Parts: sequence; C-alpha cells; structure tokens
Amino acid sequence: MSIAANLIRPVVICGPSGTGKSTLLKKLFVEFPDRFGFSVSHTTRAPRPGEENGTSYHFVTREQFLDLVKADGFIEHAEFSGNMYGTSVKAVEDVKKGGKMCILDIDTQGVKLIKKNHPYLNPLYVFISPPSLSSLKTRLTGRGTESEQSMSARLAAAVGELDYAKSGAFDVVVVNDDLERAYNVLKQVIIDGKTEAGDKLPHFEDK
Ligand SMILES: Nc1ncnc2c1ncn2[C@@H]1O[C@H](COP(=O)(O)OP(=O)(O)OP(=O)(O)O)[C@@H](O)[C@H]1O
Repeated sequence: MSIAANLIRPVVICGPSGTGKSTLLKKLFVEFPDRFGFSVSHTTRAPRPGEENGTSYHFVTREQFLDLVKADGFIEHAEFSGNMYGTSVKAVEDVKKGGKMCILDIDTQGVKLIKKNHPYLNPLYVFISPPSLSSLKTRLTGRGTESEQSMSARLAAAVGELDYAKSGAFDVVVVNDDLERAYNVLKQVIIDGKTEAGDKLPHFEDK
C-alpha cells in the first residue's frame, strides 16, 4: 500500500434518520467528485440488465455469502425480501487502495460492529447531530417520506442514537443547524483533516 493510500482513513457518517446526512454528503460529492469512492456491496440477488459484477454489486451465491459471514468478512449484512446484502471489509479497503476516501453511511449498530469486530479499519467516526429533537421531527415531516408509525419509530431510535453519541463514541460531532455552516464544518473535518473544527453535542433538553 502506498503511503498516500495509508493516509486515507475511511469516514463513518452516522446520525439519526432525518438529521441531514444524505443532504450533507451530496454537497460534498458534488464539490469534490474525485475524492470519494463507494464500497461495492455484496448481494445474493440476481443481476438486473446492465448491472456489472464488481461494479454495481459483487453478485454471489447464498453459499458464498454465508461463507464470508462465517469468515467475519462483513462490516454489516442484512436480508431484504429474500436476498442478502452486505458491506465487506475488503470492499472498504479496496476504495482506499484505489486512492479514494470511503464514506460509510451507517447506523449506530454498524458503528458498534466496526468497533468490536474490525477496529483495524481505523475510520474517523463522525456523528451528524440534529440541533434538537423537535427540529428532527420537523425535518422528517418536511421530507414527507414517513407514516406516523415510522415517524415515531425513527424518533425513538434517534433517542438511543443520541445517547450513544453522548457516551463519546464519535471522534467528531457536526450539528446540522444551518446547512451551510454545518457543511463548512464537515468540509474542514473531512477534506482538511481538522477534527478540532467539530461542534459540541447539544444537550437535548426536549428529549
Ligand atoms: N440544515 C438543515 N436545515 C433544514 N433542513 C435540512 C437541513 N439539512 C437537511 N434538511 C432537510 O431535512 C430532511 C432530511 O434530510 P436527509 O434526507 O438528508 O436526512 P438523512 O440523515 O440522510 O436521513 P436518512 O437516514 O433517513 O436517510 C430533508 O428534507 C432535507 O432537505
């Protein structure tokens, strides 16, 4: 591995649903299109027309998939409508070997799994925090994607995620209050490596 590749730590982005992770990452990919790479996931589902093995997905049999599970080769994996999907450790390392920074947008469960099973990946852990729980609710409502039931499930999950962030599990916190301000902080952290530019975790009086 080259020295440069060795310096490109993967970045874990985590935060409650609706906190603005996708919005912030999209801005970053638009401004710095060449800096980032995406890890190619594994799946047991059949390729669709036009999908290439190794680019869209690593298409594998259920047996191959389960072998990799047994060998602890996945950061996280799950089954959706009868097919298995997973992010392998190798897929993340391949991005780094290609000279790009791998961004992993995962939940706190995934963060715990990396810390427990794959600490050698040594990612920078970044938590995107809402300014308050009420703002999170407003954003989820504004996005118009949630039913009342999934809204309360997401808000309940958010409380657990904020508690985990409070335990000091993240290297950096970015509070997504004003989008441009938060984006500038994230840019300093990820592009300039200034982890000290991060914010303090809010108190969440309204929790
Ligand atoms: N700083 C901000 N101020 C106000 N609204 C914002 C801000 N950032 C994002 N939003 C809006 O909040 C909503 C949720 O944002 P987004 O979809 O990026 O969240 P997410 O964290 O990626 O959620 P999920 O984990 O469910 O994918 C969107 O409608 C987005 O436009």
